[in-house]
Amino acid sequence: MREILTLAPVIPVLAFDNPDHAVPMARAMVRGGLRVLEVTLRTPTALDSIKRIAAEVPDAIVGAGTVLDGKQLQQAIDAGSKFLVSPGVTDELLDAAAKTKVPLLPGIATASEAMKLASRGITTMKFFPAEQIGGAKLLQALGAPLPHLRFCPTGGINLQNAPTYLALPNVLCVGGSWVAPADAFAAQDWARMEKLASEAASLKK
Ligand SMILES: O=C(O)C(=O)C[C@H](O)[C@H](O)COP(=O)(O)O
Repeated sequence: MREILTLAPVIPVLAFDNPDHAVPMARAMVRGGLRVLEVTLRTPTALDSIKRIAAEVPDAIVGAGTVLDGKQLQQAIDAGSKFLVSPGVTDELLDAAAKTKVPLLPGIATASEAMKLASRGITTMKFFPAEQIGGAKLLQALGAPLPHLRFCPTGGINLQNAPTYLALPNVLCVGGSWVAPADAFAAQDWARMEKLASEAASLKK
């Protein structure tokens, strides 16, 4: 998981209502410099969108977000996901993930949750929902007793507050939906999303 999270400073979190948008959107992100893409399973077309990106955009590394249980984990893998993201963690999810080589990025919000994952051998986690639970200050404080853990903060992050997270030694990259705003989707304005991606890609880790 760490290898994937060090490929770009930002992972776009994408929700597709129309699977026809998946390939042009993924191409816009890759042109902008963001190769690692998280497609959330929140919409019914998500698995189809992942399949299309995996088949048609070879430079993208597409993963599934909002993976909530073992069944979704398997469906996401079958669709071609190269990584899996969950907002939280359950034993069911960890057991299912232990049986596959596709890496899981489970979410945590507290020291106890992080320690539980570390006890299962997972040292790379999503920090969610980052801004709402205490932001970069909380993540920095968690880094003092847990310096061996690495995080991808997600939730409420944008171009303005991303640098504060990226400056922390325990942050590998950040995730966010700001590079894919709803109005740009509605207008199918891929050029605007490419520009948002390229601004995000130029953030320094
Ligand atoms: O869908 C998931 O698996 C999640 O965990 C939630 C997303 O990562 C956040 O909703 C993105 O946050 P925003 O950038 O604030 O929109």
